[in-house]
Amino acid sequence: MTECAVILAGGQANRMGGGDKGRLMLGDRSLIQRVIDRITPQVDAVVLNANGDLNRFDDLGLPVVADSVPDYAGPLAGVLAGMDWAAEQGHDWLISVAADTPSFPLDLVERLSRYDTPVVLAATPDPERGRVPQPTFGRWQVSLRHELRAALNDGVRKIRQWTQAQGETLVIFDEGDFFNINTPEDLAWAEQHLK
Ligand SMILES: Nc1nc2c(ncn2[C@@H]2O[C@H](COP(=O)(O)OP(=O)(O)OP(=O)(O)O)[C@@H](O)[C@H]2O)c(=O)[nH]1
Repeated sequence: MTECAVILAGGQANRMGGGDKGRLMLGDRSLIQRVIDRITPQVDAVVLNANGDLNRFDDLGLPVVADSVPDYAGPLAGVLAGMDWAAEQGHDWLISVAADTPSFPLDLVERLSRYDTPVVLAATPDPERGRVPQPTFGRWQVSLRHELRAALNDGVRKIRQWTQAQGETLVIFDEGDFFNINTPEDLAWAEQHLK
């Protein structure tokens, strides 16, 4: 059983003022380089998902795939692009991670892989809201790609609208494990607090 990972970098970064959020520097490395460094030891292969001119990522040395669903359909479209690549390469499972989340757990894949439901998503505890899903971090059975394509073609955009219908499992990590960078203020906070 082989497992690969897709790094989701296909968004528009509106709250950051546009551009490639993953290229922002945090300490000595860009956000996306941090994500690559964290996920690579955990899986057999890594693919990057982005939109626009894909050549701009040549320096990262990874295969790059674009969304096949037009008009920025959201992270689910990136998961589908990752699943299609995984299927071509003969992988059975896909791990998804977000390019704007530089310090996710080093045992992410091992913990998500303890469950055998077709979709397993990360979540974090919250004193007020209980479990908060982190739906860009998940483990997806690649054979679900046909159903996911149909759902996206039907206009489904919210990750959990689809994953709940697939019988998802939520795996609870620690508060703060998936701190993500959306705004210049988030980046400033990370510069102060993340090692
Ligand atoms: N493939 C793909 N990924 C997306 C899309 N929109 C967001 N993402 C990814 O999903 C993750 C979470 O994205 P958000 O922070 O919600 O969106 P964003 O575009 O990065 O930023 P905002 O425009 O400020 O919301 C990031 O890894 C994004 O790159 C999309 O349309 N396609």
